[in-house]
This record gives sequence, structure tokens and C-alpha cells, in this order.
Amino acid sequence: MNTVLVIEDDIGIQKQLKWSLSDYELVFAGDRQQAMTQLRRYEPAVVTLDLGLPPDPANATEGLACLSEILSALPETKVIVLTGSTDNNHALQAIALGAYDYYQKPIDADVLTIILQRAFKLAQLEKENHALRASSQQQADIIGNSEVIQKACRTVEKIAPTEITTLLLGESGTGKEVFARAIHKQSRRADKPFIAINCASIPENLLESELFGYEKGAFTGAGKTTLGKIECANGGTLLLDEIGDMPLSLQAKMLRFLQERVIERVGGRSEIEVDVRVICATHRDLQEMVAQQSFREDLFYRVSEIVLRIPPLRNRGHDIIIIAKALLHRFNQEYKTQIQGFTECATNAMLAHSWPGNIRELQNKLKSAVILAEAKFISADDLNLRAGQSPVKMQTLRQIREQAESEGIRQAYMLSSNNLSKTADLLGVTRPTLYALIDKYKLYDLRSADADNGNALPS
Ligand SMILES: Nc1ncnc2c1ncn2[C@@H]1O[C@H](COP(=O)(O)OP(=O)(O)OP(=O)(O)O)[C@@H](O)[C@H]1O
Repeated sequence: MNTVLVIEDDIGIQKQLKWSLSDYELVFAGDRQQAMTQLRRYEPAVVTLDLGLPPDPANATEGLACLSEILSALPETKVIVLTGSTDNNHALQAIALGAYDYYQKPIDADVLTIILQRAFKLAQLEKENHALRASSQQQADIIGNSEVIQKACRTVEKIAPTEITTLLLGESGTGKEVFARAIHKQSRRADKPFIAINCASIPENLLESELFGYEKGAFTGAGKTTLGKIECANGGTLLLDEIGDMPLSLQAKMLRFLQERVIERVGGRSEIEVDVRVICATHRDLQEMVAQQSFREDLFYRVSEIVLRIPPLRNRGHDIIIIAKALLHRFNQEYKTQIQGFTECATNAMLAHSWPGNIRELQNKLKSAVILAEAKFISADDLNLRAGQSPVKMQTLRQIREQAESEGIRQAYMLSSNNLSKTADLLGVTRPTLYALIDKYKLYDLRSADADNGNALPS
């Protein structure tokens, strides 16, 4: 049942509303202070507000102040202002301040119900729109349409809302940190810190104090109490990158933190509780390290409650080209160049290369190609790749067809200036078919950009 906050000091009207709006859960407030308490407690999508509130019920001053306070606390709230029958000016003032609608007393339950229904419908649409934008934004960093990447993205969507400790496995440069950020962004911790620490890049003797912090005087040079990365991530997410490189001496302390979610700063005596979601990443074979006793078995099971394998770039088929195009666009902007694309030889060479350094290697090659290229199209030579071989990885006919379809949709979309109706016309399909294809290939950014153009999304 939808909740409506009714801000009304007249007990008679409160009762009348309770009786006539039985389809809603009504919560009441008689003045501004109570209103704000109820607002924080219930976060209702819709509020009705009587402008004549105590201590000055004959005027609208308190009601208008209450309206401003509501909208600055929860700007999405739909506030329906209830006014006296001759109170047109105040009603307009309220609309100018951001009220959703106004309604003149005496109350007619049928009319008010219609206004409420519309307000809830709009609130619901806005919420869905935000979610859609957020999800296309969140996945926007992980570029790629290949089956393996889409599967990994689906796993991210499933694990993000949980608190499970995730282990990201993948070769160097495959995007483990990008995936860790995607999990964070889609979790309830999204507006809290995301802190990453690379266990391999910090000298063994410093890693403990980097992670756990230290008290003033804990060692020579410890001039003031300093928080470690774990405490800095409190409320948010901590990425322990290259966990396989964590020295054995520190692994026991890390295990205790993961089990009990308490830490002790170096040189400290008290236990500090922390609320941190942990994601670990490594390119090492942890199971092999357990077998060789260089990684604690109990820690291994703790960090790998769920394992997500990030596929190497060479297994992502045509994604190589999609990522290369996205990077080219970025570098064109960064270096103010106008390279238009890749020669056919360069495309084949990229598909044939085994990319041991994965996306980082692709980035580096492209960056220097963009800076050094002398023509409008980047050649295999510019990329320092051997030209002309055919792709190493054979794809099934279905994969080839799906990739072509998804690329064709993007091309038509670009040609029709980001307008989905025109895209559908260009492709010779109906709008519903196009939407179904966009869903199938998860091209959600097309939908949200189209909404920006003022076109309605299908329900
Ligand atoms: N799918 C992707 N699309 C575009 N860029 C990506 C993608 N995945 C990763 N990148 C980029 O590639 C680079 C390497 O990614 P990242 O640092 O996440 O890899 P990693 O696996 O954590 O590497 P390492 O193991 O060396 O720490 C980053 O600049 C990142 O922005």
C-alpha cells in the first residue's frame, strides 16, 4: 500500500481524509517539525500539505516554509498543496517553489484520489527512469557485447546487492578493478567510499600500517594517529588488489579482520569495529599457492566466497574492436586528434593478436598510434602489430550473427542521430522489435540517450 504523508493541523480534516482515502496508508503531521520527522521516517513519494499550519494557521508562511524544507530534504517528493478556496496566490507561490500540484478545499475524495494516483504514477516513472539511467551508467565502464562479458556483468548484478566477499580472478589488465568498481556502484554502498590497495606495490613492512593504520608513537616517525585503508573504507568497499602477494605474516591479521570485522591499529590496544565490504583480486593461482603453503587455506576460503573470472581480451571476440573504438574516441578527445577509425588490416591484426597485456596493452598501443598516426585511419603498423592475419578465434555462426546485429543497431542509431523511431525505420523493424533487440543485446545506453531526446520509453 502506498504511503501518503498528510500535513494537516485540523483533526476533522485528518479524519475525513483517513476515511475517504482508504486505498492508501496515511501518516499524519500537525506542524512543520512533525512533518519533517514523518518525512524522514517514511520517505513517502507523495505528501499533501495544508498551507495554513501553526503557529500561524491564518497565513501560508509556515506552510510554504514547510514545503521548502521538504523539497530540500527529499527533492523527488510530490507535494500536493491544499489551500482555502480563495487562496490562489499562495497556491501559485507553492507551485513556483516546486509543489507538484494544488487542490482547493473543500475536499472531494474522488478528485483528490485522481490527483494522488497521478502523483504516484509520476513518482514511479521517475524512479524507474533513474534506475535505468543508473544501470546503463554503472555498466557503461565495462564495454563489450561478447557472451563472456555479458555473463560476467550478469554475475555482477547478482552479487552486487549482497555482502558476499568476492574474488576476482583474471590476467593483468583484464579490468578486475573496473569490475570491482561496478560491484561497488551497484551495491547499497555506492555513495560511500571505494578504496583500492595494491598489496604487491607496497613494501612488506609498510603494508600492515597502510591497511590497518597506526597510533601516534607506534614506531619511529609515527607522528600522529593515522587511519589505514580499511578504516577509510568504512561504510563502503575495499578492494584488496593482488591479494596473492600479501605476505604470510599479514595473512593471519587479515583473516581476523575478515571474520570478525574488527581491526587493531599498529601500536593500538583497542579493537575498532568496521563495516566494510571486501573484494579481492589477483592474477595468481591461489589454489596452487595454498598447495605450496604460500597462501593460507583458511584465508583462501574466506576471500573466495564467490569467484568471478574475468576473461582475457583474446577470448572476447569482436569486443576487441568495440573497446578499441571506444578508446579511440576517448583519445581523439584527449589529444585533439581526428582519427576516423582503423584500416581493415589493423582490424584483422587486432583480432589476431593474443593481447598478453589485455586492455591495458590495447590502451597503450592505441594511445601511441593516435599520437603518431599520419593518416585518418590507424594502420596495423601504427599499432605495431603484424598486419593482415585472419582472426585466431573461430566463432559460431550464431555468435557472428548476433554480433553483426548488435553492431548494425548501433550504426543505424548513430546514422539516425540517436533517435530510436528513425533507427527502427532505418533497420526496417517496428519500434517494439527494436526495443526487444536492445534488451537482448543489453544496449541500454541507446534507450536512455533516446529518453534524453524527449521520446517516451515504452512501458
Ligand atoms: N571492458 C573495458 N572497457 C574499456 N576499458 C576497460 C575495460 N576493462 C578495463 N578497462 C581499462 O583497462 C585498464 C586496466 O583495467 P584494470 O586496472 O581494471 O585491470 P586489472 O585487471 O585490475 O589489472 P591489474 O591486474 O594489472 O591490476 C584500465 O585503464 C581500465 O579502465
